[in-house]
Amino acid sequence: LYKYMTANQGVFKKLGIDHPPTSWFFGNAGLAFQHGNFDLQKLMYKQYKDHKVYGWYDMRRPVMIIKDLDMAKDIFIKNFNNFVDRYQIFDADPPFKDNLLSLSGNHWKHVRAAISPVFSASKIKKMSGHIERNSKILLENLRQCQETGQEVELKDICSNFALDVIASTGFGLEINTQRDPKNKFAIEAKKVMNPNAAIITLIYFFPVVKTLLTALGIPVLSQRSLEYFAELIDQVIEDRKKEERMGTVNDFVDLVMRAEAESEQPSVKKLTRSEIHGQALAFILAGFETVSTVLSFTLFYLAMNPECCQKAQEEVDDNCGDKFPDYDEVQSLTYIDMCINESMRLAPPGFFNTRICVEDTVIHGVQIPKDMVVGVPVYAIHHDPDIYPEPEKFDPERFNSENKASRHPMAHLPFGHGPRSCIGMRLALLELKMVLVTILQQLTPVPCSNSVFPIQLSRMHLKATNGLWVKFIRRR
Ligand code: HEM
Repeated sequence: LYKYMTANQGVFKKLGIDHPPTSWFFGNAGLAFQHGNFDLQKLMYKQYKDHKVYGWYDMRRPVMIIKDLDMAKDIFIKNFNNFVDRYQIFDADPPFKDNLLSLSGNHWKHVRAAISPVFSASKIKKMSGHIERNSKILLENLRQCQETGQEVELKDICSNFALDVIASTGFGLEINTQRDPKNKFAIEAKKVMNPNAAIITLIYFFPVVKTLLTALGIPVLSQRSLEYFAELIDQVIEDRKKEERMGTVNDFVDLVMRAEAESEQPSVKKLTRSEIHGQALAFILAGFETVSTVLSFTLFYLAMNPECCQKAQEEVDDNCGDKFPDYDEVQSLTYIDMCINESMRLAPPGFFNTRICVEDTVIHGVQIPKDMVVGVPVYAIHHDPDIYPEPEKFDPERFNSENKASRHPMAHLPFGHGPRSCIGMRLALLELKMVLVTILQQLTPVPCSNSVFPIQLSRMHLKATNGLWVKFIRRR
């Protein structure tokens, strides 16, 4: 066991790269248990302040942490072809196998190119109706809480909203989690999002466990839930074919149906059924918790910073009045955009971003060997006082055009960067702005007896240990 766990220790010494002292079993991972993910990132970032990179042993796996923003830019953009893949703790099982989050190399390139058109501005514009309907349900629920004076924990309520939007923009399904939180889609999605922690921990310590489980035919994610979604998407496709509704619903299924029928439309690249299943699940996994986290944190920060909330409401009144904003009006909401960016700076759902080096590469004089995992400490960069003075303060002005232009482009990475950045960014921002407008037109979030501010983050996950509690006051 000792030999197995320490086999890679020494890699950084050979490369002349500093790293924290290791233990033979945990490598450096023990520090994560000691400090928690977020404090640890900040601690290491400070400790290696003058270094471009430092080494980290994630158990037995060496990870090169990239601190230098110019280096990070070259990895994510200029030298992208040598860093196409993302690091996964384990490979996905069918029917989730061919998903964009974990695909590598040319297979990733093919699927990304086939899927990208679904997120074009013109396609997303057509999804506004789905967002409007679900935003209005959220507002109705919040108004009920306001009328009874009930305090609201934002995470659950935002999570139900985000799931309803993914189900409708992705699959044209009205699952209505906001009114019926126990519907089958929501239950299965939450099961996939929260896999068996004991098995994940075991795989993290011993990646070989995954190989063993695969050989024994034991899946890591809930197989029944994955199959439920695969069958559901097959059913949606069959129903649309029967009803000849292809191309009319303006969702992901519409596009993939066209991509599946390549012979009819040679301009669109063909996707296999397994790739369609993979993307459907990737959208649920990548587009549901992320949006709900950003929405809940933004509303909470606005509640705790009344002068920012007032400014946001003035912008909403000036640009949208009382009506639901259309796609173009949303693009003119610069202050709301600044608030969302500042919220994602303080609490980025993707707080650590990785790539795998697929060919020996030298960047800014640093040698990066093939197969090395490189990681960018997004949370620590977002909290660096040299980049963002008073980093814990919520200050949307950091994202006005002048301040933004004066910063390094890699200093703010909520959606990653380069050809493999978040494919759902446009949809996410549209959704967030539309729902924020809907709420702020009628209600003002304010602190309440349960609010805990500054936020205490959980040690391992980006969530508030004491919840994000607010109350709503009626504006009109
Ligand atoms: C505020 C909400 C969101 C945030 C903060 C977010 C953040 C991210 C980040 C940090 C990445 C990794 C990028 C990189 O490696 O450079 C990513 C990838 C991805 N996101 Fe998002 N995301 C959000 C919403 C969405 C939505 C709504 C969808 C889909 C409907 C989505 C689908 C994806 C997919 C499929 C990938 C993998 C892309 C690839 O590997 O080619 N995301 N996202």
